[in-house]
Order: sequence, then C-alpha cells, then structure tokens
Amino acid sequence: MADVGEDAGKVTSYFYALLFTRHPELRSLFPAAMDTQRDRLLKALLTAAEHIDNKPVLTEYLRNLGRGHRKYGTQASHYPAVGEALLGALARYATNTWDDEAEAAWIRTYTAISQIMIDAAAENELRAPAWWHAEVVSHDLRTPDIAVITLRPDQPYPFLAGQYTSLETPWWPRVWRHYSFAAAPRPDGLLSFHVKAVPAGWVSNALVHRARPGDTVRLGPPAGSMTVDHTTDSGLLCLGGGTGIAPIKALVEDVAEHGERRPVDVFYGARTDYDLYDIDTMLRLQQSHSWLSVHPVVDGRTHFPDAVLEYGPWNSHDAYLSGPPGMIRSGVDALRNLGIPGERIRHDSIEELVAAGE
Ligand SMILES: NC(=O)C1=CN([C@@H]2O[C@H](COP(=O)(O)OP(=O)(O)OC[C@H]3O[C@@H](n4cnc5c(N)ncnc54)[C@H](O)[C@@H]3O)[C@@H](O)[C@H]2O)C=CC1
Repeated sequence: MADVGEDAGKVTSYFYALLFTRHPELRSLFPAAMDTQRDRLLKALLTAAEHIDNKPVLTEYLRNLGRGHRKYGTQASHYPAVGEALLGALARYATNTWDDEAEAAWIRTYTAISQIMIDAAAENELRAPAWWHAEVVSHDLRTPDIAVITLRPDQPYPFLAGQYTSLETPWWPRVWRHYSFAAAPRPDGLLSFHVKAVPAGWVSNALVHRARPGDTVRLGPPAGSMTVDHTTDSGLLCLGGGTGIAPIKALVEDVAEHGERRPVDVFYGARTDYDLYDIDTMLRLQQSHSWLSVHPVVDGRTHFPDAVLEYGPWNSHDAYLSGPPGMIRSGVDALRNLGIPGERIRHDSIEELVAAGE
C-alpha cells in the first residue's frame, strides 16, 4: 500500500478500467459517475491494511462490507473478476515491491478477504432482504436546507438506536449515502432522518429539495456500533453537531425506553441559533425526563467541543459523538484530555462519514 500510496488515484482508475474492459457486464452494478466510488474502493483497502494485524476488527469490518454489498447486486461469482483487476492494477503501479512473492501474498490476502465477505453475505441472505423499499410519508423542511424525512419501509426493518442506514434515491440510481436514524425503533415501524443539502451533494439535495410524500427510496442494511451499552448504568455524555443531533436524539429515546435513570448530558452544537433546528424536540425531551440535560452551544466565544469542559466531571461517563468529521476529531481529543478512556468514546467511522452526507 505504501508503494502505491502516491499513485492512489491512478491505481483505482486503472483498476476500474481493467475491470470494465474485461467484464463490461459489471459496469451496470456501479453508479453512472464513478468519482466517490473510486475513493470508496481505496478507503476500503486502506482500512483493511490499517487493521491487518487486528483480526477481530478486520473480520467484523469485512463481514459488514460483505453484507453491505448485497444491495449492489454483488454475487459470489463477481469476486474473482475484481481480484484479477486489483492484482493487475497493483502489478502495474507497485513497481518497487512487486515480485512473485508479493503477488502470491496478495492472492492469499484477496482470497481471504473475499471469502469472509462472501460468507457474511450468504449468511445474511438467510435472514434479511438485500434491500428494503421505503415510501416517504412526511417531509418537513425545517430550514432552507434541512429536512426531517419519515419513511415507511415495505418490510420490518430491525435496527438499534445510534445506527445508520444507506439510502438510494430514484433520481441517482446506485448512488448510496449513509444517514443515521433520528429516532429509536418505533412500534409503527416508521424511520426518520435529518438531511442537510450540502453543496454538490446529489443525494442530500434530492432528498431535501425534490423528495415528496409518495416517493420511494431504497435502504440497505443498518450498520454502526454507536449504540447504548445497557449493561452499565454510567452516565452518557453526548455531543451532536448540526444534523449530528439525529442519532443522539435516538440514543436519548433508547435510554428513556429502557426505563433507566442514567444521567444523560447532550451538548448540541450549531453555527447559529437558527441552525439549532431541532432544539424544540430536545427541550421537550428534557422536560419529560429529569435525568436529561440539554446544553445548546452556538459558535462564538467557545468552540463547540470545548464547551463540555465548563461542566463535568466526565471521567466516569460513556461518550457519544456525532457530527462533522472535524468536530468528531477535536471532540475525541478534548474528551481524552479529560480522562475518558478511548474505549468509552463512541462515534461512527470517520472514513464512512466523509462521503456520508453528500
Ligand atoms: N453519525 C454521525 O456522526 C452523523 C454525522 N453527521 C454529519 O454531521 C455533519 C453535519 O453538518 P452541519 O449540520 O453542516 O454541521 P456544521 O458544519 O454546521 O457544524 C455543527 C457544529 O459542529 C462544529 N464544528 C464543525 N466543524 C468543527 C471542527 N472542525 N472542529 C470543532 N467543531 C466543529 C460547529 O462549530 C457546529 O457547532 C455532516 O458532515 C454529516 O455528515 C450527520 C448525522 C450523523
């Protein structure tokens, strides 16, 4: 990976060129525009390389990736074609290290990776559909660029508060983006999401400005491990920045439903008062639950994650962060400096978030 690092963009372009010239029938599984897709392949390889010595983490990551590929229509028979193209691209660009031994090692690696993904997809096929159709049942424009959208899936959709799904709109086929559930599972099975239209974000703009009740989207399986640990009764310190408040609200509802009276402190960060689009909901929750404190923080004197320093102590709390990648990075640093151990700080993977909101 280090050898091809400098040429990463070229490696992935060449990889897809090889794949599509040798197997033109596979082109229709990918979106019309390949830019984000190219980055995703590389990120997956980098993530795998990063965890190469941590078998449990790597295996879980690959199993999730295998299950997640079902919604693209990926079949076990597609994996060898991808492997050939990957080896072809590495052989061309890893010029300093490529030899028979490196090739044999990559064949073993790719065989192991693809087997884990294929097995996870096969097991998942026995239990869950490859995707769900879901109808838009309400669309509430909260600011000129933020909508709260409620969907009714066509089949039961099991998930945990704090997780996210992947979503494809009818206007951009095969372009999938991640969105966190904005509510804990409900008895009526409806799902809600907070979507902000971001510049050049195809899916987010379609969801905010085009989607209307009656439209149908597709959902992939739920993913993510930012869920509440109900085996402890430690307090929860939650930081939600912008639309990152969505999964935090789901976590609060989850604690309430479990009837636990654990102290929960929510710091809700936004650029301006006007951007605190969901503050009314959060304050209503605070009124109904004595264990919940909501602290709105608008950019100004204090930078958002630093506002938690004015309260506390937090070192016996579990921490949950959700929001823009930069906020998560600085929030994790601030919380670690306060003495919260890394394993008690939960957030979604930053690699996943970078392309998430588009
Ligand atoms: N599960 C998750 O982690 C979720 C993440 N998101 C992500 O949250 C973001 C929300 O975007 P917006 O509403 O436009 O947020 P925004 O850009 O308006 O920022 C929200 C808050 O975070 C703070 N912040 C932003 N960048 C920061 C940095 N580098 N360091 C410290 N603080 C920072 C801001 O000061 C503000 O208080 C999107 O990137 C979206 O993908 C959204 C939902 C769930």
